[in-house]
Amino acid sequence: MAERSEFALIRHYLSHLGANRRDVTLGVGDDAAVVVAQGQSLLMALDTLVDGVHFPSDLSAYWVGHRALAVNLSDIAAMGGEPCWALLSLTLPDVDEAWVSAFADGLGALAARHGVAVVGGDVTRGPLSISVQITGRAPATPLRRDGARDGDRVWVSGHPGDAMGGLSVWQSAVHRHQARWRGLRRAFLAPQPRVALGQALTGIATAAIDISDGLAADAGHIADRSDVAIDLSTLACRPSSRLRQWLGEAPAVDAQLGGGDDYELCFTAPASADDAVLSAARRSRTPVRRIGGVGIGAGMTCDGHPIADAATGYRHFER
Ligand SMILES: Nc1ncnc2c1ncn2[C@@H]1O[C@H](COP(=O)(O)OP(=O)(O)O)[C@@H](O)[C@H]1O
Ligand SMILES: Cc1ncc(C[n+]2csc(CCOP(=O)(O)OP(=O)(O)O)c2C)c(N)n1
Ligand SMILES: [Mg+2]
Repeated sequence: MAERSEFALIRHYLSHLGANRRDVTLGVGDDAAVVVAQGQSLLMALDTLVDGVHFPSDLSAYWVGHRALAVNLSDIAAMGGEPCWALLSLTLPDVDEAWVSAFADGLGALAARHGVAVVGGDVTRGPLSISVQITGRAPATPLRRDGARDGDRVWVSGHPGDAMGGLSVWQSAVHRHQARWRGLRRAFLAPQPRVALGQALTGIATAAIDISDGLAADAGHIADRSDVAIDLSTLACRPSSRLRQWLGEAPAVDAQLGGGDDYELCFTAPASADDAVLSAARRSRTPVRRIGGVGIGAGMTCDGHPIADAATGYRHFER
């Protein structure tokens, strides 16, 4: 295994475990698996949060709870599905009732808003970490990472990079509570999974992914899985003005391409579907922008150049 990354571990050791079942429509490699149970297509995904890795240790328990479910809802959103049932595994260093109560409020409020029932889980003692497994209903044609085609346009929702900016606002004792940076702070604290947009894009988008590791890295997964090249345009995807004010012009571009934690959707659609995409965005009340194009070839570029090292995205084992 030449490359030392979570992706290499998954590819080499974890992607073909267990039985080969005919009712698995889509296994490892997308935002969620698609399985068929009694004629119904279901989506399954799981993501974990580790204290100090996925959230700062002083983040309030309410927002940790919100985040634990939001990152999973985002995977269902990226498949165009309807989230329904969740399992929650909670590993805690100690019994801290106030913490668990606030955590439950944050997770419960987001679950209620999205019509999700938490139907079970597990509680153990150890370093603070949270896993949520989510199951949802799949649309007739789930959005996958492997459907982008030469000539498609690349789109993104929201303002990638703002969440990374918000994390650095949170980590700055001087700026954390300043009203001026409230919008950035919220972009990190309170990610809003784009479930309605994902659903509205089914039958329109050719591929989709949610942005957890960084826009360029995650668009790169669409390129790899679809066997195409993707070029992003810096003119089309200028970072938000609040991010440019907080970080400065060039670091804001790096954060936008490589920051991560956005939980926005990056998706592709043919040029003939521009109006349909804009109408899906309006119906789901979600801002979207065209940020690039799909071509023949492989890999990611930005304005025709390789993506800068500073913007290649989050890797668990390479820092
Ligand atoms: N331990 C594992 N065993 C089997 N499959 C895994 C494991 N970890 C990740 N995967 C799968 O590998 C793919 C990539 O994972 P990841 O980068 O975590 O995706 P995501 O950003 O959608 O959470 C997903 O399809 C995921 O289900
Ligand atoms: C304290 C802290 N430091 C750094 C980050 C940035 N960060 C941590 S993990 C991550 C990537 C997303 O996590 P991952 O486990 O790769 O999620 P997945 O791709 O499986 O959805 C990012 C951007 C953070 N959220 N919190
Ligand atoms: Mg994951």
